Amino acid sequence: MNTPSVPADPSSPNPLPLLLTQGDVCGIGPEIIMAAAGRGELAGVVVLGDVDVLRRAAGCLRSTDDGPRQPIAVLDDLSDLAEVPPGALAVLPMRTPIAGLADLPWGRIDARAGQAAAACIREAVAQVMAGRAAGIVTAPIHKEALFAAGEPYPGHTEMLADLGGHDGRPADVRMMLANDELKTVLVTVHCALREAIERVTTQAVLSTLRIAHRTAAQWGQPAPRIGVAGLNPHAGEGGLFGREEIDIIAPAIAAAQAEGIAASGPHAPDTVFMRARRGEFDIVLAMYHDQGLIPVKYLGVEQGVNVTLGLPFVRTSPDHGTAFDLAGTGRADPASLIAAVHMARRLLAGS
Ligand SMILES: NC(=O)c1ccc[n+]([C@@H]2O[C@H](COP(=O)([O-])OP(=O)(O)OC[C@H]3O[C@@H](n4cnc5c(N)ncnc54)[C@H](O)[C@@H]3O)[C@@H](O)[C@H]2O)c1
Ligand SMILES: N[C@H](C(=O)O)[C@H](O)COP(=O)(O)O
Repeated sequence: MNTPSVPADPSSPNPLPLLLTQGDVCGIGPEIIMAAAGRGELAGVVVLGDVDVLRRAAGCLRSTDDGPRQPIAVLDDLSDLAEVPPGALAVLPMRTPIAGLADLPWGRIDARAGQAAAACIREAVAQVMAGRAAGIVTAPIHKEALFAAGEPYPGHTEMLADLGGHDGRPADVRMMLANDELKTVLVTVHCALREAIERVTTQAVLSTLRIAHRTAAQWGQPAPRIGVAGLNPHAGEGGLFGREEIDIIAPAIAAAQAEGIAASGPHAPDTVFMRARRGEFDIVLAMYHDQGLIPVKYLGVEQGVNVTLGLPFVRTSPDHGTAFDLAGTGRADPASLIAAVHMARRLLAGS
């Protein structure tokens, strides 16, 4: 280690650090990390990234409330965290540095940014799978930059499923978006809407119900009431607007109920989220990305957290993306990243 930083979070029951990947260096990831650190939210967290990128990001904040420059402690190894003094941000640099990252223009798709983002994710998974870290929080990546870097994954979720799998098979994971009022778990994630409809099968709905039911104990809901959305308007209106509810979704719900899962539906998608928000369901199962994510994000990008369910480790993320329109301005809100760190700690504590 060659500068001062933070000891493991003393309020955390888990002595291992949380790892925070820096995300796409052309986006807001680095500056919301520095803003969160400036608010004292990253004790016990080690950022995996590029020190010059983080210093550049700190520079963006000078004219904001998060402005006072955060000391950065550069670690040689995660075990150095114990020596880090309070108030500084611990950073584990990328094993293979990529030249010029801190000179890339803000707000642009760049293959080097995608390559760096992927390298940090891989390193984070390697550390957590080796038992050297408690869990992973990821700052936003740009999917086109990831693609430009030659990565075959449409997002973190699929990449983490692959890296966290075993016997050559990816882990069976699902995306959950959560805030204090709503939790939504998706049957299908990053694919075209036409393809998502094809992917809504009885097996996919049933597996999603099982994963949501099994993992909910981690956030203190051991027998969650799961409201299942239909696919079609008014959940098909008795077959008038499509038969997927009758032929595909209802049999999955019946099978889940037979296993003791408190699933109900299929419910009309346009009202199921309102009903959940009023307290009728703990989780809404949504059939495709926008059906499930729009209601959560509409309640405010600052409070949503993305959680990957079904991995052999904890992974959370802010619910927003790289916000290229804001990158480098210092005006991006770090609240969702901070919520993601809090959620990871809560999941690790098992409540
Ligand atoms: N966690 C992730 O890695 C993640 C999540 C969502 C989207 N993405 C990716 O990010 C890229 C850009 O996506 P997009 O433009 O659709 O969504 P976005 O979330 O980046 O931006 C949408 C809008 O929200 C605003 N916004 C986002 N975060 C904000 C913050 N912290 N504070 C204030 N305003 C904020 C932006 O300025 C923009 O107006 C895409 O490649 C997308 O796939 C990544
Ligand atoms: N679907 C997510 C969202 O819109 O919030 C986002 O694409 C992030 O996905 P990953 O966590 O898989 O990168």
